[in-house]
Amino acid sequence: MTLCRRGYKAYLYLEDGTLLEGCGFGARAVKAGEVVFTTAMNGYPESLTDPSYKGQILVITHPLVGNYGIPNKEIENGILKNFESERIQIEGLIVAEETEPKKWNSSKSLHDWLKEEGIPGISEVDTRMIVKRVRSKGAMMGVLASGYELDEPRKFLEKRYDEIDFTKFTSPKSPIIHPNGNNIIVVVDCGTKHGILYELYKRGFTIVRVPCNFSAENIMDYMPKGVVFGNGPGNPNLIRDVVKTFKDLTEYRVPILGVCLGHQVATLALGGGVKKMKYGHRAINKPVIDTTDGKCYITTHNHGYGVFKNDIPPSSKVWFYNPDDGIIEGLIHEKLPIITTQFHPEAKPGPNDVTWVFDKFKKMVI
Ligand SMILES: NC(=O)CC[C@H](N)C(=O)O
Repeated sequence: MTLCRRGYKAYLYLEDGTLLEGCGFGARAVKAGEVVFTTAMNGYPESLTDPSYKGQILVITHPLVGNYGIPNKEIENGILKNFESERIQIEGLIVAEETEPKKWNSSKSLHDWLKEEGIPGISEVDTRMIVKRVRSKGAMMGVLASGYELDEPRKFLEKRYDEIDFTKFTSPKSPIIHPNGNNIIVVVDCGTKHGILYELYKRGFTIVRVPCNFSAENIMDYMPKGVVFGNGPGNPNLIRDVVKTFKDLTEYRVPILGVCLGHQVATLALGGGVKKMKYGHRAINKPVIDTTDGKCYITTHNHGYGVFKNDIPPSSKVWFYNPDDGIIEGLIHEKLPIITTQFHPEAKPGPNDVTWVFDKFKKMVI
């Protein structure tokens, strides 16, 4: 291999025994996680800070990553406008080539950002080969060692991704309020992206973010006009208390919007099922069909679990589905004011074609 530009090597081990050597960047560190890939061509500052990636090592399939650097933090009413949370959430980053920024408003390079936040990166590896392996064998655990040799990688793989409740790392410990008028929306925050908060804030709501394990009674104490169950990391089947909260809230008939993990929690609470997909949907150009008018939208996805055709909860209609694999991408309850999307209507990154989902929710609420 040629000399590494940052002066150190990196190694990637996959649980099927694959061992790759590449160049290190970011922090010198060893991290384990589930290896997943996104085909998004841009939006790495948003993706890397998306709390739904907690516990995962991310492969970006776009060949050059870092060209436009990392922006300065912009904050409005406590909501981040160009990052999805306060820190990098991925465990490690895999790219074909990391580059120095060439943009007027970049504050730092991808390399410096990862280094500051203790996250290892590997470059100069064949990302296409890694993705083909994950696509054919299914999601795999992996170990990324940057600046270190990897002698006994298997000792880092004791716990499987699917068995860990990552929401305890991404959910706030106590409520956080973003004041903005009299109409309150409670967001059950298992690691909600700031893009979702911003879409609610823009529509004139005061947002109360509550810890993931808040009870329905405590949520209703805020007298919310509506409740949002946002995105979050890990296996939805492990967070039974959040599912119970959703179920209890249906007794109050309060309008509910579920997004991504929120869609999965709704499915479980309403009597349906959620299973692990072979390698998930992570992209900013996934098609979904709206069953109410037959329109196809191009949407942002980041999920490894999914609602399959046989697991649709009773009393719920399919609102959206993915025409590629039939995964259920949204539900509308037949009697209660509940709507859900598996995709991200706030995009971040991605196309803004479906932000109208928040307008629909606003109409249900006020
Ligand atoms: N973005 C999300 O909310 C992801 C939900 C869940 N952790 C999954 O991987 O399917």
